[in-house]
Amino acid sequence: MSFLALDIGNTRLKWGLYDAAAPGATLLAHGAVFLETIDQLADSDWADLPAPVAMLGCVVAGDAVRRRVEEQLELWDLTPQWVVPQATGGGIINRYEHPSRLGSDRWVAMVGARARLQAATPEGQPVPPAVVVMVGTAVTVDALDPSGCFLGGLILPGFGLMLKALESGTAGLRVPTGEVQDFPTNTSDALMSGGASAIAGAVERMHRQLTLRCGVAPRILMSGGAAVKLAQILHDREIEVVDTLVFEGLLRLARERSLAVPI
Ligand SMILES: Nc1ncnc2c1ncn2[C@@H]1O[C@H](COP(=O)(O)OP(=O)(O)O)[C@@H](O)[C@H]1O
Ligand SMILES: CC(C)(COP(=O)(O)O)[C@@H](O)C(=O)NCCC(=O)O
Ligand SMILES: [K+]
Repeated sequence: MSFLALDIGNTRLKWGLYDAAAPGATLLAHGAVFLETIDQLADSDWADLPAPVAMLGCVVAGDAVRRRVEEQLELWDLTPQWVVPQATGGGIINRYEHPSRLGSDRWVAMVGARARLQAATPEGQPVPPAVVVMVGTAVTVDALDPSGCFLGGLILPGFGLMLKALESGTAGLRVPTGEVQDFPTNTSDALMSGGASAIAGAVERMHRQLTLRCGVAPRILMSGGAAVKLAQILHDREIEVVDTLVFEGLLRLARERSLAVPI
C-alpha cells in the first residue's frame, strides 16, 4: 500500500514510491528518466513496482507531458492529482502576484524546506529563514522568511541553457564540458566556471538580501539534478543539499489533502 510522488521538470521526470502519504514516510523505490522516455514508464521502471493507491505530482513541463504521464499512470487504479500553488497552504504564505503562476516545483520545494526546518527547530524557538535553490533546467532561488512567507524569488538559466546560449551565439565556444575552477585557463573550464559563478552569485546575493530583511542569516537548502556542481563552489557557506526536497513537499501536501494510504 504505497504513495507515488512525481516531480516533472523540463528535462527529467523524478518519481518516488513511499510507504505512506505523510512526512516521515519511507522511500521504497525511486528513479529519474529523461522526458524523451516517459512513454515507456509503465513497461519499464514502473512495471514491477507494488501498486501505489494514491499519487500527487508537480509538473512544469506543460499539459502535453502531463497527459502522457497520466496515460502511463493508467497502469494503476488511482486518480492523478497535481499541485497548483495557492496563496496559502503547506505551511507557506505565497506572496506571488498571481499565486497560481508560481512554478509548482518551486512551491512544493518551499513546502518541503519549511517542513524540514520546522521539524528541526525546538519547540518555542523561531524557525530560521531559508533560501531555497533548485538547480534544474532553469535555476530558481526563492526566499522564505521566519514566518513561512515566500517573499519572492529569482529565475535564471541552468547550466545546459547557459552553455547552449553561448554556443549558439558565438563562433568559438563549441567545446567539451569543463570543470569548475577559481581561475579557469581553458575555454571549457571558463564556461563551466562562468555558469557556476552566475548561479552562486545569485544565491549569495539572495542570501544577503534575506539576511538584511530578517536580521538573521538564512539557511540554504539546495536540490535538483545539477546541485552537486554548485555545492562545491558554495562550500564557504553552509549549504544543505537535499535530493528529496520536492518529494518531502509532496508528502506534506498529500497529508493536508488526506490522501490516506493505509500502512
Ligand atoms: N545524468 C545526467 N547527466 C548529465 N547532467 C545531468 C544528469 N542528470 C541531471 N543532470 C543535470 O541536471 C539538469 C536536470 O536536473 P533536473 O533537476 O532533473 O531538472 P528539471 O527538474 O528541470 O527536469 C540537467 O539540465 C543537467 O544539467
Ligand atoms: C522556473 C521553472 C521553468 C523551473 O523549471 P525546471 O528547471 O524545474 O524545469 C518552472 O518552475 C516554471 O515554469 N515556473 C513558472 C513561472 C514562475 O515560477 O514564475
Ligand atoms: K525542477
